[in-house]
Amino acid sequence: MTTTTAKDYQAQLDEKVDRLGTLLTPFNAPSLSVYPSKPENYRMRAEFRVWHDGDDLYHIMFDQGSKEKYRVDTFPPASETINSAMQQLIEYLKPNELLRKKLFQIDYLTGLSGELVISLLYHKPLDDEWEVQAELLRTFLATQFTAVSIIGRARKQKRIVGNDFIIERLPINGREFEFKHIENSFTQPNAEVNCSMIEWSLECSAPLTGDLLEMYCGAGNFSMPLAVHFDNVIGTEIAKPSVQAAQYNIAANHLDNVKIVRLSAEEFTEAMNGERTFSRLEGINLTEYNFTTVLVDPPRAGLDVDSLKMIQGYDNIIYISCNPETLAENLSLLCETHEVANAALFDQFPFTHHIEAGVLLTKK
Ligand SMILES: C[S@@+](CC[C@H](N)C(=O)[O-])C[C@H]1O[C@@H](n2cnc3c(N)ncnc32)[C@H](O)[C@@H]1O
Repeated sequence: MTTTTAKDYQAQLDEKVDRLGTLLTPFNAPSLSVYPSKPENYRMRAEFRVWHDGDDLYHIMFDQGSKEKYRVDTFPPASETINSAMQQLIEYLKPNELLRKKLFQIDYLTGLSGELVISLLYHKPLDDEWEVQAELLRTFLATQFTAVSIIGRARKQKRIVGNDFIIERLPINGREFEFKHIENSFTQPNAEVNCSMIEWSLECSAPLTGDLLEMYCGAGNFSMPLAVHFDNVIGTEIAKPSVQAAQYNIAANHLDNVKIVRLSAEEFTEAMNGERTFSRLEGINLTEYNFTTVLVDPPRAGLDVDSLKMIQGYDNIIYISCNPETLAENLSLLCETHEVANAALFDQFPFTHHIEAGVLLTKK
């Protein structure tokens, strides 16, 4: 890292610490624990449009202010694997008429494990000949990358050459956890900062006992590691592919005290309040659990009022947020019954306006 980059990185982090600190001041939050990122090569996924210019072909992005396109040959925020794959792929595609024709987007998904999925998006139907060429591309890339897969997407079509997922391996407090990350599903973009978030949640939950209830659990990013601190973990999530990946992750990590159910947060709240029953909860009697702690990691909109009221019933709330504004709104209600015992800033998105935050709330 150059000195300028290090200084720029620290300046943008300081601004975020000030901004989050100000938002949390009305809630008497203790001083923030801050988890920085690497300033470069931290993103495990990246998406680019493709520009065709005669025989030339390259990745492009759009300037958020001017909306003007600009050429991208390397993308410093993305992992080294993605940067290397970007170059190899473009050189391979340039002379390959079949693979490059009507190609308009390329998505990359990788992980600390080094596994790689490249999705090629087309404005044309994909036939068997495309698949033969994609298999050759995969063979070429396999000489340089670990476990490469190619996915072709077109209108109402998805052709998979290899897998539509990577297996990620995250070192959490010295233990390696395995996670299936499915192409086009939510996964935390910054793997190393994600490990910090999980370790911070583990630190918060170390003194806690009983069972953990989790909403917006994705593929079990928090559920699997946190299972060591609780008797049982019940996680809920709306997206079917994430729930399926979570079932794989439970088995892969040999956990027998975690269950993940496909329910929206709103449905789960109705189930917890005894207002509705769901066949998807068959075999799980929610009243038999000793839930002491709730972990929520909602999308940018935060939690709905009914879910907020429901989670106020529990002693401890671990709230992970990708939008400090909605976090602050939700805290206005939660702090009627709870106080902020711990607060953290995770720099998931360096050099952007975005802040990822965590708060531990305990009942007053
Ligand atoms: C910020 S992500 C967090 C996922 C997971 N905790 C992780 O760390 O990978 C939010 C998750 O909430 C899910 N989601 C969005 N709206 C939902 C809703 N109404 N009910 C339940 N889950 C929802 C998304 O599919 C996504 O997996």
